Amino acid sequence: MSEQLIENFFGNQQETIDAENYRCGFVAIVGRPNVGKSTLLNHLLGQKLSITSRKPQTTRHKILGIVTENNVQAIYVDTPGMHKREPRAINRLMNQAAQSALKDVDLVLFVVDGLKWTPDDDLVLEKLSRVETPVILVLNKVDTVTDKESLLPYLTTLSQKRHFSEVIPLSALRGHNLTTLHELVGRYLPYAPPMYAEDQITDRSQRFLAAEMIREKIMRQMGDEVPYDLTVQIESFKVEGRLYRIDATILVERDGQKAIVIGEGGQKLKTIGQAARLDMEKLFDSKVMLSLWVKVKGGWSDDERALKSLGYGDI
Ligand SMILES: Nc1nc2c(ncn2[C@@H]2O[C@H](COP(=O)(O)OP(=O)(O)OP(=O)(O)O)[C@@H](O)[C@H]2O)c(=O)[nH]1
Repeated sequence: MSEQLIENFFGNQQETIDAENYRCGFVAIVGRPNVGKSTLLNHLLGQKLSITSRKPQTTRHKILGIVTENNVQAIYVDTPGMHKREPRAINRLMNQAAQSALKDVDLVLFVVDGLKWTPDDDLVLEKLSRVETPVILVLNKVDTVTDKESLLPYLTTLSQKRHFSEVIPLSALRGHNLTTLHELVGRYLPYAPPMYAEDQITDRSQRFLAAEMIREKIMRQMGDEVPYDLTVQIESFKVEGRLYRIDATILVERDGQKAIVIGEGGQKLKTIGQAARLDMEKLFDSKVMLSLWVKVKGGWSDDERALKSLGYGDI
């Protein structure tokens, strides 16, 4: 009886995982802020995982997004946008995180924004000059390029800047050419069995994802005066069957910012909470009860110790 069970177990495994033909590896997604790295990751995953907004430097952590399809498991590392100015500790940590993501990967996707080349793109290119890993140039946001004739000469100019293993124009937002990209990625990954379960999409905790979703909603709701100066801390995260009870605190630098985040009669905070809750319910496939508070904690974004206590130490 148990012999049969063992046989069944291994028999089934062999059917689902063809280890000899399997490819699995790490892919870093790099590029200056706002080129669409997080959007690309989300659309490759077919799920909202990495937060996006129109404001640059939305991403502060590297996130693993795992895409498993057709005997290929691509483990994507989304990196904070690299940028030249490092006025505060958080900017230094973000740049360090982006650079460390380039080590120990099998492939790098260098994402650029349409025909818009800036000095920050040169900075990324400079960092890539020390990388021996194959690099695919991803020209994102092609949907915004009105003069299609200029695309090919532009790609030729970019290809002269360094050797790219492949060059692919796509639109992350519209989902154009993403299947081709996934196929190309597969060709550069080593033959190896999958590292994660085939239905796993990230190694990040639900707690972390919940905090990121709240932060995204604040960034979308707020004017320029607040976003870079705040962070979200999850105080309590309880799962009771299909019900999640989440308490979170939004930390801001100044009293004035607290008033802005809360809004008149608490209206702004309510909108933020509602939008974040709906996203969480989708991602966790459960009902979510979310309580939000706003607290003033001056100086956190320039204080390395405070940053570490808020979870930025391991980026
Ligand atoms: N038109 C168009 N917009 C896009 C495309 N991809 C991303 N965007 C938009 O570009 C903006 C920035 O996208 P993000 O994905 O947050 O960019 P990011 O590179 O991750 O930014 P950081 O977190 O700052 O590094 C958002 O408003 C996206 O909707 C695209 O293919 N076409």
